Amino acid sequence: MTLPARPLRLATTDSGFDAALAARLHWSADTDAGIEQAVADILEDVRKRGDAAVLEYTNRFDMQAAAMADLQLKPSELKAAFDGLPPRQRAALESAAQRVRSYHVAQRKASGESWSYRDEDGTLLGQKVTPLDRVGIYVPGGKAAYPSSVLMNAIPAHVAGVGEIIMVVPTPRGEKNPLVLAAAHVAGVTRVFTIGGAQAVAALAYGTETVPRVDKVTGPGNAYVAAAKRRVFGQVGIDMIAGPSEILVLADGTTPPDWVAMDLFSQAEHDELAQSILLCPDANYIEQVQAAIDRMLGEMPRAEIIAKSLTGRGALIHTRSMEEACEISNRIAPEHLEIASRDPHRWEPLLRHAGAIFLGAYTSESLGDYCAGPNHVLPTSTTARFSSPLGVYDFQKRSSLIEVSEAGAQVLGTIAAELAYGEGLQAHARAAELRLKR
Ligand SMILES: NC(=O)c1ccc[n+]([C@@H]2O[C@H](COP(=O)([O-])OP(=O)(O)OC[C@H]3O[C@@H](n4cnc5c(N)ncnc54)[C@H](O)[C@@H]3O)[C@@H](O)[C@H]2O)c1
Ligand SMILES: N[C@H](CO)Cc1c[nH]c[nH+]1
Ligand SMILES: [Zn+2]
Repeated sequence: MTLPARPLRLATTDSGFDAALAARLHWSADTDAGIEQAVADILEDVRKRGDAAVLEYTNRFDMQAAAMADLQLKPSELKAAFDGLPPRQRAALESAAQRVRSYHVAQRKASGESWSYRDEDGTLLGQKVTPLDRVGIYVPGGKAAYPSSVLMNAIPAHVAGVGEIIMVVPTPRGEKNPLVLAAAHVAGVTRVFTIGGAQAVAALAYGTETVPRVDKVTGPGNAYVAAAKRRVFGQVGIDMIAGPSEILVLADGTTPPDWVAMDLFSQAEHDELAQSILLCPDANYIEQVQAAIDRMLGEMPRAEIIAKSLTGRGALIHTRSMEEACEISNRIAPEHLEIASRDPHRWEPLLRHAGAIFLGAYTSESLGDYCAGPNHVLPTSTTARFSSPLGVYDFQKRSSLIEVSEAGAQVLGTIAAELAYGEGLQAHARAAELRLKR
């Protein structure tokens, strides 16, 4: 018997609206001291004992393996998985990969190239963009398999020109998902290890006898993975700490209610802690969406998860206007924001904070999860206020370039020496002055 799905009903005219909304949004991964301690212990153990510790934790949490060699996949195995896919699945995977690649190539052209200019005296100033040497991509695999996450992590790394892409993915009970292996083949992953959780993040961050140490770890995962990434940051780079999935639908009442209800389901089905919110100025439309939820829930194989997510964390919010709905959406800064409106471009300029914005009734968020092109690894838990989707730029770094001409040294030397004396740093001042013409 599936529980009913009853998202919290709020109206912005309610006296306690702000507090009720804040309470519904509250989510924090670092409140679980048990997970924090377990992860700290696992990291320390892998750092000290390397392969032996990784093997032990893999046997405890995921699958039986006798040696680390059993936890590495050969390139021929990845290719065989690709060749063995049913033709329609293979075609879908290739089309999705192609679209994700094109998008990220455009992204590199727009913001990922080196640049420089010269002052009138010939001094050159610029920025050199270089790819990371070696990255680790975490592909979640505990409760579900995510071939799309292989593409979303590996393709931007590949487009950035990363030398080696090391993928980790847990395979519970040793069951390998052929689509995940095939995606690694299509996306150009260098090596794959079937390990997961905090032990996989530790192996990538510290290196073991078998797993090479990487420069950065990217990709989503559960609370153990998130806690491990937070702790290894500094030793290696990380992309972000991604929390449970979120969708916010801003509806003016012109999109069929079934479409909106299913879009709310689409993120709720990821996780009991996922968050689905509807903002709408039309009370009657909100009733129609609730009716669609009640009608369609029973058809969903993951109805239990959806019901828990919608009842525990979801909300249907009646606003005074679409303008007010946009203002509240900015406060929430959701991972995914759908503008379910006949006139999406009227509202888009009012929206400042969101991981990804989906415009118009036909732009289902789920298309973005798989194949529209943009990345599906996005900031969650209001962090879209200050962070961006995973992209080519996460796999690159920048070095400043400075070449001062003889004429430039006369101008800059005088300025630098003056400021250096002001700071009491004589060697700095003298280094600048030695290059001045007497
Ligand atoms: N933001 C995104 O782009 C995106 C994409 C896909 C999935 N996700 C999210 O990623 C998450 C994936 O979680 P998952 O659990 O399915 O897979 P996962 O791979 O993140 O975690 C599985 C690992 O957790 C570890 N683990 C489990 N129980 C443990 C315990 N008691 N002690 C220590 N370690 C333990 C195990 O080592 C196991 O390998 C979900 O929340 C999903 O919604 C996000
Ligand atoms: N919606 C997830 C990110 O929040 C990504 C995903 C993968 N597969 C399906 N969905
Ligand atoms: Zn999704």
